[in-house]
Amino acid sequence: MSLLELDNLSVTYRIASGEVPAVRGVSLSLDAGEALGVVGESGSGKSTLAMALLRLLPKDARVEGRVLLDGEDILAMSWGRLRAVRWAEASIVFQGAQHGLNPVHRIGAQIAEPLLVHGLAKPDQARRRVAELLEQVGLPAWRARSYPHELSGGQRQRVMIAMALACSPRLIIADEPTTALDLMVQAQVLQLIRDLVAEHGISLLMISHDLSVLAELCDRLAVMYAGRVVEEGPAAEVFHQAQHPYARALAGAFPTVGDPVSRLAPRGLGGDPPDPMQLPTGCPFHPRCPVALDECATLDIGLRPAGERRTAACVHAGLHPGLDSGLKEDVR
Ligand SMILES: Nc1ncnc2c1ncn2[C@@H]1O[C@H](COP(=O)(O)OP(=O)(O)OP(=O)(O)O)[C@@H](O)[C@H]1O
Repeated sequence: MSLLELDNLSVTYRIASGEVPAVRGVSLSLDAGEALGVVGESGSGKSTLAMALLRLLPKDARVEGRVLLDGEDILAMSWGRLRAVRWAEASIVFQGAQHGLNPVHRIGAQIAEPLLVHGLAKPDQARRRVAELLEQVGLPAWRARSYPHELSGGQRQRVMIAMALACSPRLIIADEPTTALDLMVQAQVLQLIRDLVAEHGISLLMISHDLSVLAELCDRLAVMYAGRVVEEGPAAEVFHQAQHPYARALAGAFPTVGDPVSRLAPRGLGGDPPDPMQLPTGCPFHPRCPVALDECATLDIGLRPAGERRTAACVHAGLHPGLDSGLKEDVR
């Protein structure tokens, strides 16, 4: 059985002018010890998805579907049970560590907090565990006495990772964990997360707008467009032989790692992602698609098998052996 299973997950924000369908019927699964990357342009619904998994969304978000962690539906559990699950079974590392750390408390106290709250350690055991965790994320134990402002951005992000690891969860969700950091530090922190989850057999759901980074770190990839998964499969295959033209364009989107340019439209793709309140008819990607057929304007094909453990939501997927080379010319 999968450790994490998203079953037809949808999230709709209610705003003054109507409803924003931010995530639309996403089904994904993640095995124990596996790393799944979720990639897409800004606004594709990645963060909403991540927050929905641990019920961290604001009240104006309506969440439908199921989020099964080891068979137990997170969306249906009591608040008491949810509090027990957060940190201890599943934890999240957010974009930009400044949101996750309290400026007035020392680092050590903050890392120890989930351990103490969940009754997993007594204060002296927690102190030892904090030292061990700091070492695991590449910081000296004396940093426990520092305040967040005394650390660099990369060091703060390492502290967030230590917090996420503290209770030895089975799942870590990392939402653009390195966005605010410079390139060198980004690569180090991402690799650190990957190494630590692999070493401890933790499952990882990592979110990024950068497909090439995820392809390096993850076993499987899911590509999101307009709130939906449009392609999913083994990381190397999705990166090198994407079947969906949007995934193909993302794979060619350089420069990569966190450069602001890569937050813009992927290279070769004209236009903007659709406004979720005014989605195009048919395939939501068809107005930007270089290989769209007439039928794509009316036919919303949805995900279909596109190989071994692969799916793609494109009329071309799995049909044309020449798709790979054809798209390369068209999209890149
Ligand atoms: N609190 C909110 N209220 C209304 N709409 C929201 C809210 N949060 C997000 N949205 C909308 O939901 C859609 C998905 O946003 P989300 O932040 O999940 O995308 P994302 O792929 O994570 O983008 P980014 O990479 O920029 O973080 C967007 O259209 C966004 O404007």
